[in-house]
Amino acid sequence: MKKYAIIVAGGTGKRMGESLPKQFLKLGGTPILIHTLQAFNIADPEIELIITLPKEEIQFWDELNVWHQNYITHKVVAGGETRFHSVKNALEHVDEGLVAIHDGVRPFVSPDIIYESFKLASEKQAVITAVKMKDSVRQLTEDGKSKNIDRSTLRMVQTPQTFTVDLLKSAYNTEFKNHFTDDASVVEAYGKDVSLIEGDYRNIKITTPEDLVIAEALLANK
Ligand SMILES: Nc1ccn([C@@H]2O[C@H](COP(=O)(O)OP(=O)(O)OP(=O)(O)O)[C@@H](O)[C@H]2O)c(=O)n1
Ligand SMILES: C[C@](O)(CO)[C@H](O)COP(=O)(O)O
Repeated sequence: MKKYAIIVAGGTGKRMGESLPKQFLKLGGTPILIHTLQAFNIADPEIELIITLPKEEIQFWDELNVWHQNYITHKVVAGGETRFHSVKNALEHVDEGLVAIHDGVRPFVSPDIIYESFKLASEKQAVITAVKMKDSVRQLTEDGKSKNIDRSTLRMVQTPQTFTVDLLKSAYNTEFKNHFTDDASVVEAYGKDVSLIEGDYRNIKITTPEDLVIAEALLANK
């Protein structure tokens, strides 16, 4: 069965607060996005890789690949206004089989998770990666107070999120809604349940400046 990975890197990284989009910031001297591309290539070189990028950064990405001698074959697609729109654009370049969607800023995804995600998606159609909460959590209430939530009923969602191509294309054939923060939410709105596999606390999404410090430490201990 054909396998694709859409690596979404079409954002500008506002919460990181750098002028350079965070996917291009260096970890151990190499851009984050190249680490992520390598993770998929090492897990399974047969996976067809598609990267979404801000349109105005495509030439810079080409230059980065030359500079860092990155020869991993991949297709580049212009991203959209939100992550949802970027995935939607990339899905036009996918025809059949299975497709994993992965954040370009999650460079520490393991080969085991990638393998498991595709394997279970071939049986269950919709599989996402998630980890248990480590902290206590509270919900803000309308009276201005807050209440404790049983954390054993909650999961923190990661990527990859892997689906049959037919299902994901059908689910994305809709208008954007604000609660579409990941692919599972789009598939669920289409009426299909998602299955969960165990994620990895190392599979962090690099979002704010302190995540870069953690990422350097994770890289040093890889
Ligand atoms: N229009 C967009 C927005 C986001 N993404 C990608 O989706 C992933 C997860 O999004 P997030 O961490 O929120 O990235 P940004 O949108 O870049 O960050 P911010 O919200 O801080 O601006 C990132 O790899 C990001 O590049 C994308 O492909 N297209
Ligand atoms: C898809 C995701 O990585 C799941 O945690 C996340 O929802 C996308 O990023 P954002 O921080 O919600 O924009």
